[in-house]
Amino acid sequence: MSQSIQPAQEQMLFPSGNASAFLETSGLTPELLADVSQSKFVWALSLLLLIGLARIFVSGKQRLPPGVKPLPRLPGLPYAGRFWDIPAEGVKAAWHFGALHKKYGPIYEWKVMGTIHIWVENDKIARDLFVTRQRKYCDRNVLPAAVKVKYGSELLPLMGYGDAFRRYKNFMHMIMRQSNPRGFYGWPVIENKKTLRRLIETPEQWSEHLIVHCARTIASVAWGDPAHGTKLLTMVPYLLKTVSPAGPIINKLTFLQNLPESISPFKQEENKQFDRVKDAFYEALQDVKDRIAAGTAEDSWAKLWLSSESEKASITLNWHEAAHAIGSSSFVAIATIGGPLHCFFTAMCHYPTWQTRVQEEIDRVCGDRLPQLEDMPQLPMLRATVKEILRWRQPTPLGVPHVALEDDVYEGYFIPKDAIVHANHYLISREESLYPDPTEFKPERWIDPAYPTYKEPLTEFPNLRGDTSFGYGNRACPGVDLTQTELVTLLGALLWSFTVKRREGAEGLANPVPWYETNPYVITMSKPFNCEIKVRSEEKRKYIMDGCPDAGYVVKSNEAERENQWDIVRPENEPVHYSWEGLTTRFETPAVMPTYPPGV
Ligand code: HEM
Repeated sequence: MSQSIQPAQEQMLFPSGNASAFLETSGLTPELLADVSQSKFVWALSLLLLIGLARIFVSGKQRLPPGVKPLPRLPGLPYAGRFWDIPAEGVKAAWHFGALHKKYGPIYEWKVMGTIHIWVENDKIARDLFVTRQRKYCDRNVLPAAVKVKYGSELLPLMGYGDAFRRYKNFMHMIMRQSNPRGFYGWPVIENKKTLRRLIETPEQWSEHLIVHCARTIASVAWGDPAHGTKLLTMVPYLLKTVSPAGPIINKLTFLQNLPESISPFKQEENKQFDRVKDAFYEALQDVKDRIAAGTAEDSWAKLWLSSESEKASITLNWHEAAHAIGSSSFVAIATIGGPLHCFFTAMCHYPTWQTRVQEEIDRVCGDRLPQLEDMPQLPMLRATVKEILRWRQPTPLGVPHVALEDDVYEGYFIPKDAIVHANHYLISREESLYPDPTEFKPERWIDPAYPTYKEPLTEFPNLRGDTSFGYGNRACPGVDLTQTELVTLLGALLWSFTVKRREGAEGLANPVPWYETNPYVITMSKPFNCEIKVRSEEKRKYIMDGCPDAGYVVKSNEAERENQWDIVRPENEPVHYSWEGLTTRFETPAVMPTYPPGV
């Protein structure tokens, strides 16, 4: 190869004639020529650098239309911006950007590695941008560790805006509309009973039981069989970490995304994982098809798509798309709903008086049976508990960013196309004017006329519809009704069955209750901890045990029991508490209890 390059170089230096003759007559020595060519290289490199720098500085200076101001911008280096200022961990990022709002106002610009991020502090601005101007702010961003999520992976929550997105989203609304009035085919209530039984049998594994509950429930709703939940559980830790700054290092060192696939471990892993996602979703859909043919398919979203001709006709999804639309709307129902379920345990230990009050309401309305969906109009305190849990500990403290599809001017400030706009849900859920005493868990704020959030009639309000935790505009969460159904029925069942208490005395000292400790990912979950879960009476114990012979365990105890690639096997080093690869790492007693920024 070097032989073929050599003559070409010689030709360039000595365009014609004999080289040595030319050297002799010109007086140029080979050393001098080497110097010249080296300095040429240095000059070319310097020129490139200069052009690059000039572009950075020029692009840094936006040419704004007359009368339009740039947004307040955090100081940083040209292009690289504030690359050193990327906070890693879940809710801590919300505090970090919240502190900066105090200095830079309710909307400011934060540039890092050439990308403009815009941070929004309050509900009004979030609504003005994401709802009133939703068509301008409905794209998603590329994520370095998962470049496919925007285009090509078919995962609805992070899909770029366009025709495919609209069809997926319409499909999602259609299956929700059809299944919500039927209580999601009764699956959440069936799973509640199994979860109660697991909690009686092995209460110390409560956190694990909650995650299993979420997976079994959504797998049943999606494919009519809780067994498919293990597919979701196999994938969720990877997917959640991949889309979080606290995940793979490439999410912070974003320039690594320029590595070609042949040498990029991130791209190779991504391909492997997304092939697995596809296998899981295809397999589950095929299973429903086979069961329909055999006449044994239970009701589910997949069955609806495979057999319904009515609404489906207007939403044309092929097999691949339907498999991913159903699947990608299912894996998001695990950590999101798992978050409030974990928070329930934290809240009940910190606020035992409220637990007693809401139990009195449930006992009065339901007596000796579990609460049903039909009871909900008579259970405003239970609904207030659910609503306040979501406000108090936002499952997605920084929401999901919206990307500007075109240049915009808001209140005289310029927002450029491609800016990534973040609504800080954590701060929005703590706006003092709407939520007095915002750091306190106060479900009464939803049912007492003295509070600004009170709304009548109490048979209907509070509920989760329109709750800001679910985001804004045409990218808002389509899973609100399912979340409402799952949370009110399961928390109702838990409160009817058990009293959750912090440990007391010396045991209490050894097992403190976390306050705002969560996992570090974009969907946060209160850290699990050791507490007492006591069944409220022997009658209730009997009711639960007799009413549900199968507790629905899914985690296998060792590799020898594994039957397929989706089976979940308990890791040897986590014999009691399984943390799902760090999603639910336990709250370990710290040497000193942590302190929090003001207002937390
Ligand atoms: C506590 C429960 C949940 C919370 C707090 C939550 C929150 C969110 C948020 C903040 C967004 C982004 C909204 C935006 O961009 O403005 C979102 C999107 C989404 N959620 Fe949820 N979610 C929850 C449960 C669910 C469930 C149960 C499902 C499905 C069964 C679901 C499916 C989706 C989907 C498909 C999207 C993407 C929508 C789009 O990009 O257009 N979510 N969710």
